[in-house]
Amino acid sequence: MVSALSHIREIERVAMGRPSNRDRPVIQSWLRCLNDYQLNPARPQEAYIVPATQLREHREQSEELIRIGRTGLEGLFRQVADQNYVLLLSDARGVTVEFMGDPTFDNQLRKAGLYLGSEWSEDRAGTCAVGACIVSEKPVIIHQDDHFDACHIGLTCTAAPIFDTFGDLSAVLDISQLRSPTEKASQQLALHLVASTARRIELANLMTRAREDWVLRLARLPDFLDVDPDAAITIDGNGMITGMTHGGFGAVARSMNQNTVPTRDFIGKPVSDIFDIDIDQLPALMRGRPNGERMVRARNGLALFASAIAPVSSFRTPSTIIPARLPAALRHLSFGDPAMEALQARAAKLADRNLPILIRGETGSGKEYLARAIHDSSARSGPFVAVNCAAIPEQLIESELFGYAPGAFTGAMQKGKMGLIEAANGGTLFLDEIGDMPLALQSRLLRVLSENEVQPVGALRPKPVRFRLLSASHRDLAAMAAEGRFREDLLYRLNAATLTIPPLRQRRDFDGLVDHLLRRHGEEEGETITIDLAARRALARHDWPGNLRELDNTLRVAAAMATDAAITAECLPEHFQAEALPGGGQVDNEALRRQLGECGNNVSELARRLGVNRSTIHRRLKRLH
Ligand SMILES: Nc1ncnc2c1ncn2[C@@H]1O[C@H](COP(=O)(O)OP(=O)(O)OP(=O)(O)O)[C@@H](O)[C@H]1O
Repeated sequence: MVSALSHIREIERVAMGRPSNRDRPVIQSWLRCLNDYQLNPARPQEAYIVPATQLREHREQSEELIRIGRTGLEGLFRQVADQNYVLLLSDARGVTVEFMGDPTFDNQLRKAGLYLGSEWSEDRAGTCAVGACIVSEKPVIIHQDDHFDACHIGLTCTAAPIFDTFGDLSAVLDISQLRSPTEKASQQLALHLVASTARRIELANLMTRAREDWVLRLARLPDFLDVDPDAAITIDGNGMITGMTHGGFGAVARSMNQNTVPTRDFIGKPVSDIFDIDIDQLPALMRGRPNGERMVRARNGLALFASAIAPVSSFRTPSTIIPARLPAALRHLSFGDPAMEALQARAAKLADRNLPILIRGETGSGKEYLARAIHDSSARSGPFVAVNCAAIPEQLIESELFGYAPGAFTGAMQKGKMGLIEAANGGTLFLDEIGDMPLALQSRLLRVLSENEVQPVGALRPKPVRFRLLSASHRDLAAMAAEGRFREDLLYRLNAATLTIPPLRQRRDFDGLVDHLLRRHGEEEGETITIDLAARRALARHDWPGNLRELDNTLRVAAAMATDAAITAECLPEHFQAEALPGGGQVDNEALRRQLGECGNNVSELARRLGVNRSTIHRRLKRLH
């Protein structure tokens, strides 16, 4: 790495107009730092973290995008976490509103500004990937001493812009490393990953906002048209353009022989002004026809492969049911179930308090999902750390939770290890299945809660910690306490408030949940998944012992089995077919015979009516005879 002094000298040479080998975007940004923002390279400044109240405002404004983009962000982070990258999502003002990183390096990351709340606008931080991306609105790599400020010359950062459906910059996605031993060119793959994730988030955002409109996806090659199109445009029932992805504006600009990307000008224009189609021709561009046959031609002759998705008008938007006052993270937990709505309202009131909450509910009912939503709705800048006490072997829970000092025991890491309690400092610790925590550790946890200090195994001194505790259990902790298997005093500490999630079979918003989960899968896959009435009926008849997790998995499998993303009863697992027969799994001979007669002995018709596979009917009939 170059010294700070030689770095400053290089910037001074550039300021005097001397030639430089740096990339053009870097030189342009350095000149902006010197001339426009009057930054002094000889006065380095550490990264700036905005105060918690300000961070909360920034996060609230980005909440919707974070929710829509979460799957994409987590997918990207999973791909790069092994190489010690962290992921930052900043808003259009450069404030980091979402962060993913390895908590082991928390202190270093926070100091380097790779953290929630850090501000990376160019006028404050000097040349940096987020700042340069905000100004240029283009993907960019700022590698080591490309940074203007000598404080940041160890970092390597790669960022891509995310635009809203009107073409305005709404966020910047960045992945960064504290140190990179390699050349700048090695970050090209990072650039590709970040840019394609940004494109997918834009598409998911467009699809979410365009529930009443047609979506037209466009690509120069047919191969990725349905999963990763170059461009997407939304069109209302009158054939007017209502929104586009950034690629959409590019495609429209090219088809009008323009170089710059005009944005809002195109909103409200008839699609037929730009392409040789109008609203009536969109159904012919839906999936189910060979890709080669689905093309549109721009008015300048440019041909593009096209795929249209019909409006999903039957979907009930949550905001019509749940008051908009709820923080966005809590708004999408239910879709018209009175018990859940009451729970959401209580959770919203509790979100910002420092009270511990015990979340109760059957397995898979959404306890962790709720805990994360509470964390996301709070002003906490620290991370959300979830620990499943039942999943960690008993002998490891102590060191995982409390961490250990260097050389604490044989086999321990030399440097020691930060525990998960400390990792949650400033944020939320979610202890799932807390009923599985051994009694001895319950006592230690109690001490942490009363003294706000954690003592790693083998450490001489405790460390101060502040976190919000959320916990969950599907067990009856009060009964366990009565039997002496759970500390009563800890139980009092945990449940200043209790939130109980109803099991899925008792919820009255089953259809809304199905739509919501399908929409989520659709956004991940970049398509609209539909489900017919017979399949819905078959699902509604099931008891769902595995609750939302079981429903979510069932829908994922059904979507994978579906042709053209349209789920029918045949796409559901076998046991749903049996349950769908009259009398449940029991063959009610008379009912089956009667219904077959009503269908004119047509097995296909009966199968359709009952929402089961034809083979299921044949099997039952065979037994009957
Ligand atoms: N309100 C919701 N909307 C959409 N998906 C949800 C919701 N609640 C839960 N899920 C999904 O259901 C699955 C199970 O949720 P979660 O892990 O939160 O359940 P849990 O009660 O904590 O489970 P366990 O008892 O096994 O720890 C996850 O895939 C989650 O994404």
